[in-house]
This record gives sequence, structure tokens and C-alpha cells, in this order.
Amino acid sequence: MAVFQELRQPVLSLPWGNDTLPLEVLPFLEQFDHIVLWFGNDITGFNAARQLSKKLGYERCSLFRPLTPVPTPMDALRQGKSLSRILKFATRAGHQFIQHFKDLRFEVQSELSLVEQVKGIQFKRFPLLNKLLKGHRRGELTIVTGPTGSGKTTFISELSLDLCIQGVNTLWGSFEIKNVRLMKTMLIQFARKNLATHFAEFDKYADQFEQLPMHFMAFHGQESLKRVIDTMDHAVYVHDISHIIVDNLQFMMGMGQLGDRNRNFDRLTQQDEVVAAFRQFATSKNCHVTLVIHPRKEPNGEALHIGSIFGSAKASQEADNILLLQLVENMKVTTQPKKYIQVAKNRFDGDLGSMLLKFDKDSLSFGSKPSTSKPSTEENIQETIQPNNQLHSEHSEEASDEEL
Ligand SMILES: Nc1ncnc2c1ncn2[C@@H]1O[C@H](COP(=O)(O)OP(=O)(O)OP(=O)(O)O)[C@@H](O)[C@H]1O
Repeated sequence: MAVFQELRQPVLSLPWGNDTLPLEVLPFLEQFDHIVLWFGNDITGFNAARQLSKKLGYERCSLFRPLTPVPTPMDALRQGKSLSRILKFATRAGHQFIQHFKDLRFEVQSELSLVEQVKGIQFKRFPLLNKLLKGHRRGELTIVTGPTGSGKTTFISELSLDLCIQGVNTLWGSFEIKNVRLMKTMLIQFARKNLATHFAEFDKYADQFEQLPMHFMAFHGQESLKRVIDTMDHAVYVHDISHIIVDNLQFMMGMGQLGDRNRNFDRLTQQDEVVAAFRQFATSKNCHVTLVIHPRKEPNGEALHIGSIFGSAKASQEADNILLLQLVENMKVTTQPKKYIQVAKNRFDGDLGSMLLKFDKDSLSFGSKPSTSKPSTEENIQETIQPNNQLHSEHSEEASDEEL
């Protein structure tokens, strides 16, 4: 109201957050030729403004780029600053397809100076992954592969849950496993206990889980790329989704489990098109897409590598991050192979290395538990492994950079 009084311009306030503009309001905004999105000058505010300017149309929106010296509207009012002068710092969101260095200058500057914000949301359950990937960022394509039944879905389920709990709006496309099964796994991971044996607590955890910004595509098995992309598009528009998981590519394409002998040119071309479409989607919608792809053949005791991803080299070229779920035989100690996640490609920062996964069958969890006072219990220990396969065991919160 105070902003309106000073500016004498129509003002819309979003008291519950920048991403809470109800869709029904959008048609009312059609009448305005110019809209200033004043969401603050940090990366979060800028990303929210950029997302909304996509919905409203880049050409008619202005926003405050990160590091612009402007307070929030509330602070400006409190400090008695001239709002109309502040509005002059807003710059046009730009043309959708043409850019000049001056359009991105502040963003380049913030990449260099707001390092903590740029590296993205930190993984709470996988602290060692932060050392490698640095965090989870919008607009990237992550490809995950690993042998059949090695735990890819279980791991990605927990990873996405970890981010969703921190407010990352998430959309799951589970083409291989029915949503009920996936939700059951996720709910157990959320509760960190076996809810079949603690069934009395089901409602308590289900009520909390229901509040998470976690959505699921109602597809199962083969589905056309167009329908999937349309659904993703709709979800990004309506629910401001910033992380989409597709598990897995072969099932979505109706290829099931393929070995080398089944390879043929059409299928490889088709897969390349699908990968390119997801890549394009991640970039243009500024949404992180995690794609699970089976390896081209079972590793037969050998470690997987970037070339093990099924299909042509397209997938590994398009990906920003490649995660390999590796199995390491450890017959002296147990008949169960050890598992670790290897970061085999990392475009953001270039750090490569691996993180050992310890599976807790009750909670279906690989992640570390929240630390109490000191990370001294066995559960809090995550192990790292060097690319040369030397094993290290470190407290998850305290592992140093050199150890990775
Ligand atoms: N380290 C582990 N030890 C024992 N069981 C595990 C481990 N990791 C996962 N599991 C279990 O193995 C089963 C298969 O796991 P999951 O579905 O995550 O594997 P996947 O790699 O996604 O399989 P697929 O290749 O069929 O897609 C699940 O029941 C899961 O609980």
C-alpha cells in the first residue's frame, strides 16, 4: 500500500514468497506493458524474478540483477528511500533469444563474487557430494548410471528428497517403478525408519510428507517424448518446479533393458533426440533435470566409465554432471560389494572423485543422519574413495578437500 501511495502505480505484493503468484492472477497482468519485478538483489530473488519474467514475457519485464545496490521494498520504505529512484536500477529482462555482455554483466560478476550462492543448494544427507559437485543448481543436466538393481532409484529418491525438504520444488517421472512403490521408499527415507515395523507412526510422517513440494508424473512404462515434455512444461509453469527426475530413459522410450546385441541405429538416434530434448528443457526452463540411463552392458566386475552410458556419446556430451554408481568387490570382508557414487563429469567446477555409500536397510537410506553434537557415531561416517581406488574413511562433516 505504501509503495502504491508513493508511486501511484498499480502494485502487487507477494507476502508469502516470490514464487507464490497464483496462476489465476496472470490474465489480469496482461493489460500492463511494463512490469518491474522487485524481488531483492541476491541470487534467489533474481532467479525468482527471471522465472516469473519467463511466464510474463521477457520483453515487458524489468528486474534487479544480483549485486545491484538496492534494498528490498520493505527496507527501502523503512529507510525512507525514494522508490522511484530505486526503480531506475531495474533493467529489462531482455530479449528471449538475443543477449549482449551488458545484459549478463551483473550475472558474470555475481558468479565470481557470490560464490556461496552460485554453487547452489547444499546436500544435507550427502555432505561429501558438496565437496565434489559443490551443490545442486538450476538449469543443469545430470546423468546417473549403474548396474541393474544396484540402487540407482533408491539413491536418487533420497537425493531428491533431501533437496525437496529444503524447498526445491520437485517433479518425479518414474517410468519403471510404480509411484506407490516409489512414494513408499521415499516416505521411509523421510521418516528414517521402517514404517512397516513402526506403522503407528505412519500418519505422523505422511502428514509431514504431504506438505513437501514433491510431485509425480502419472506415467508408467513407455510414453511419448512430447507428452512427457508437455507435462514437464506444465509443471514448471504451474508449480515452479526446479528439479525433474526421469527414471529411467530406457523405460520411458519403451526400450526396457537393452544389451549390446539389441542396439540399432534408429534407437540410438531416438535416444539422442530424447537426451537433446531434456538438455534443451533444462537450459531453457532453468530447471535441473536428472536422467537415469542404464549402462550399455553389465560391467562384469569392471568399473563403469563415462563411455558405459547406453547409447551414443551424445548423453555424456550433453550432461553437466555424470554420476556412476559403482560396485567394488570386497570379498575379504563380505560377499556384498561395496557401492560408491563416482562423479565422473562436473562442468561447474571440474572436481572429480567418489563417495562411498553405506546402505541402511531399515530406512532404505544411503545418507548420513543429522549430526548430534559431534559427528562421532558410525552412522555419520561417510567414506571417500580416490579415483585410483584407495579407500578413505572420514567424518562426513569434516572431510577436507585434499581427501577428495
Ligand atoms: N546397498 C544395498 N544393499 C542392499 N539392498 C539394496 C542396496 N541398495 C539398494 N538396495 C535394494 O535393492 C533394490 C533395488 O534397488 P533400486 O531399485 O534402487 O535399483 P536400481 O539400480 O534403480 O534398479 P534398476 O536397474 O532395476 O532400475 C531395492 O529393493 C533396494 O531397497
